[in-house]
Amino acid sequence: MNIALISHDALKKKMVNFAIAYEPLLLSHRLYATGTTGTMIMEATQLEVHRFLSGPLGGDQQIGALVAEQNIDLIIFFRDPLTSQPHEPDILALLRLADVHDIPVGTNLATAEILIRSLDQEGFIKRDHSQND
Ligand SMILES: O=C(CO)COP(=O)(O)O
Repeated sequence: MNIALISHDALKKKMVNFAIAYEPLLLSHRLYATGTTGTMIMEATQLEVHRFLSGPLGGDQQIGALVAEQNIDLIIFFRDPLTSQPHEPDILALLRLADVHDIPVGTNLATAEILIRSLDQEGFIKRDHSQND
């Protein structure tokens, strides 16, 4: 599956710990991330992450484009609910597209854990990437 990993600064440590904890599971998936989040995950794990621009520079929008093309199956996005972001419109646009295309989004650790553990279970919607590989 194609999984997008994104985190705001205050939650990057949480994202790195999440990636470390679920590294064995994440290893068998294709990972995408915004710039800084992806770099920190790659530094802390053996995971290969396709990194886009940093969020404030357009990374959320780049991932949004993948969502629009139905190339993302799951988004783990640890949003900071306590700090306003200069690129808030980009963030909302990404979440809107996820709803448009019915893509599961985990915006906190508790939800992310439920989603990631359900990946291998029957019933998790697998999208057909064959046309885009
Ligand atoms: O700002 C972000 C998501 O909105 C994350 O971007 P970085 O991973 O580059 O910090």
